Amino acid sequence: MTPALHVSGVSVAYRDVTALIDASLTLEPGRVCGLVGMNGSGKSTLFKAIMGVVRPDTGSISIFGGLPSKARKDGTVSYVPQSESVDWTFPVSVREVVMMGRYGKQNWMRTPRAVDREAVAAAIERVDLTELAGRQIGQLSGGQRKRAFVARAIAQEASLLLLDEPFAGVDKRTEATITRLLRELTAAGASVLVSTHDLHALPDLCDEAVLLQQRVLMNGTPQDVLRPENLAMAFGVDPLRTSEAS
Ligand SMILES: Nc1ncnc2c1ncn2[C@@H]1O[C@H](COP(=O)(O)OP(=O)(O)OP(=O)(O)O)[C@@H](O)[C@H]1O
Repeated sequence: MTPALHVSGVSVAYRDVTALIDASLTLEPGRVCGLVGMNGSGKSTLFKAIMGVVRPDTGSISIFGGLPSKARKDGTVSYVPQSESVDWTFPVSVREVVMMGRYGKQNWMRTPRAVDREAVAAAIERVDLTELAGRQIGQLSGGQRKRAFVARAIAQEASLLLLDEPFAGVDKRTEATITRLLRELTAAGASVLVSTHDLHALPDLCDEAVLLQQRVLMNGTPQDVLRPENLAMAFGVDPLRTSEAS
């Protein structure tokens, strides 16, 4: 089977900062993979390398066996960036943000067709934002903004979803909604790479997980990754114990 995503030996440096060293991972179709690591361990850099925002110094990346640039252009891959990297003053409504997910399916004039409008309305409904669809994106709460971007990925009908910390700053209900939606999308065949700091949620969220610290330290089941010795390898301490103790 052709993997949804294949990252092979990718290294990225920003001038004098080394962000990724020889990182490799393979994601099979229909799977959710959790990306876990400390602040600055290279998670966002990996997403950016896959999305062509940063150029790897070494290595290669393929999406369903093809070039990432093609997958980006035809909408095969969808990216939900970290909130901090989005310009929330941009004068677009929730509906328009979600419609952006349809660009790859439209003609060069980007004229929405009935099928696009229906897909957008259905995606907004699935994340429970119908009443806020006409609101400027910056006038939403943090959790609502995340849901709007997940709706964009749903409207796009992407086969590979990349989500950079979709649970940061969201309440338990939104977290459960996003987790359920990701599960529904993978049950329908999509593949998901999702970074998170919420280690407790890993077993419910994903089928496999990757521990990153510039390098891929390990790639296994969520239970493997959550073993104290493996967490200590990535975090220096066992963060589950630390948070339980506090
Ligand atoms: N544009 C940039 N210029 C220089 N260094 C950068 C840049 N972006 C990231 N870095 C550095 O690269 C390393 C990896 O950063 P990255 O954002 O990929 O980490 P992360 O795992 O996503 O962190 P977090 O959990 O805090 O979001 C860090 O040392 C960071 O300071």
